[in-house]
Amino acid sequence: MKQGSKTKLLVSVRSPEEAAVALKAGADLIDVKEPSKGAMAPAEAEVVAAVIETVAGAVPVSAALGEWATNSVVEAHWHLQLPLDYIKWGLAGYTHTPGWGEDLLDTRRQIKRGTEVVAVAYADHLRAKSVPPEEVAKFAKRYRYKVFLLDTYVKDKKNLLNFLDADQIAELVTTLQGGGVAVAIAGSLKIEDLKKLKDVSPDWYAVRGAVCVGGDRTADLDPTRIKKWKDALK
Ligand SMILES: O=C[C@H](O)COP(=O)(O)O
Repeated sequence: MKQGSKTKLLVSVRSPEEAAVALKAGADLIDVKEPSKGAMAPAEAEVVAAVIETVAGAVPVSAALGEWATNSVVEAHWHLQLPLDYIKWGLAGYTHTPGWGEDLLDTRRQIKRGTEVVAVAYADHLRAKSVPPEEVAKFAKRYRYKVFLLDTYVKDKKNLLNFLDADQIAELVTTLQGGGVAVAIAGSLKIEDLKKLKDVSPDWYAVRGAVCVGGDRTADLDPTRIKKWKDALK
């Protein structure tokens, strides 16, 4: 399937004001996090609640809950009370050892119906000291996760394409979608990267830096940039 035939746009926001901007500019999914604190850094639960109120069901809402740890469900207690469509923990520091994944499944069992846990893989898994993307993908398929997110852990000058090439990403996406898992692709992608990814057809591109003023993920959202992404995905 060619890029754009069904690919939607996820925009990460840090406040209800940004959520309103992203929605107006055409975002298909609003993701809440605190971009200045890392790839998967949570925003305060009050902020997430205010974003949900602003979005008011117009599109689905997801929230980043940090890097997974054994006490993650307790730590996220207030976030988990909220009517979120998707939640996600990164796997930085979670290594690929025999039996890995059991505790992730145990975490998933504790999440209320209606909120889906996203399987998150970092393309720069060596820098994140986490499980390689192809292993997270197998896990997501085997245990019927609804959504898989491919992102980068370290937000520096490198992006997704420094760690995986377009063919590898396409194969990952096709395999997952073939197994009934929807895929979001992120990792400091710029709009120009879509040319290299022309044969990749994820369910969402997930962006922050590329839709902020000056391409800086800690700056304000720029609605013109969001609209350009929407046009590019048409
Ligand atoms: O969920 C996706 C991330 O927020 C993407 O952020 P980024 O485009 O700055 O890498």
